[in-house]
Amino acid sequence: MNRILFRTRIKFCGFTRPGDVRLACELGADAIGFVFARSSPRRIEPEEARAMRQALAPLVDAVALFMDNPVDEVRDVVRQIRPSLLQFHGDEDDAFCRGFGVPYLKAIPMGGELTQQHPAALHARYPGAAGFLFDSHAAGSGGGSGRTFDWGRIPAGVQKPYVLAGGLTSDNVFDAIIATLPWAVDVSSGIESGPGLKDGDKMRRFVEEVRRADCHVLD
Ligand SMILES: O=C(O)c1ccccc1NCC(=O)[C@H](O)[C@H](O)COP(=O)(O)O
Repeated sequence: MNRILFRTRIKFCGFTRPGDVRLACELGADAIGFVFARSSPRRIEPEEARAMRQALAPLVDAVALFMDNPVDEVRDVVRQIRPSLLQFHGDEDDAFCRGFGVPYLKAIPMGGELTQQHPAALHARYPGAAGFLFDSHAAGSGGGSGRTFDWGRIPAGVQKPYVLAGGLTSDNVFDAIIATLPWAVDVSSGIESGPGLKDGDKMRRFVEEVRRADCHVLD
């Protein structure tokens, strides 16, 4: 979805401490991600997520992340956390993703071999998706690796909002936004001092660089 830049939304992902959630909201995050993928070092239990959900400021979205979790687990998180958006990183199909009555983002793996995605095929496979998240992991692997992918591989002509993820930091997010004009950017490792431990200075610098890109006049 090409557009003129106006305000790139910011999702900070993989929180494990309520204090970090509060700070992220104050610094200007639009959405906070909680990881329930079983393979993740940032995985939290629904009970922990509830405490962090309560730390969210008004008008900041809670996003719940999954990767091939059983249906009952997703249902339990939806019931306990009331996220405004779900994000699926695994092999889930459209029927599964929209079966919880909450809008969803489908993560599209852009690493590994089978990465050339045609927009028409994406829309046909996930007609119910609110948008797509292009991430650097390969199919079958988890995100949150801190690795980038070749942004030139994002398919042209995607008709839904898309989120750029994978290896973003305050050093590269300006260029990433100018190159891809995403609806939003998503970052985990690039704002951390260790897995799940967010760093206030890194979050602040990241937000500043996104705003700088939004003020940049496109050629
Ligand atoms: O963050 C994880 O540990 C994770 C594990 C399994 C599936 C998805 C996961 N994270 C997804 C995200 O949205 C990350 O923010 C995204 O992959 C970017 O991560 P990073 O490259 O560390 O900025």
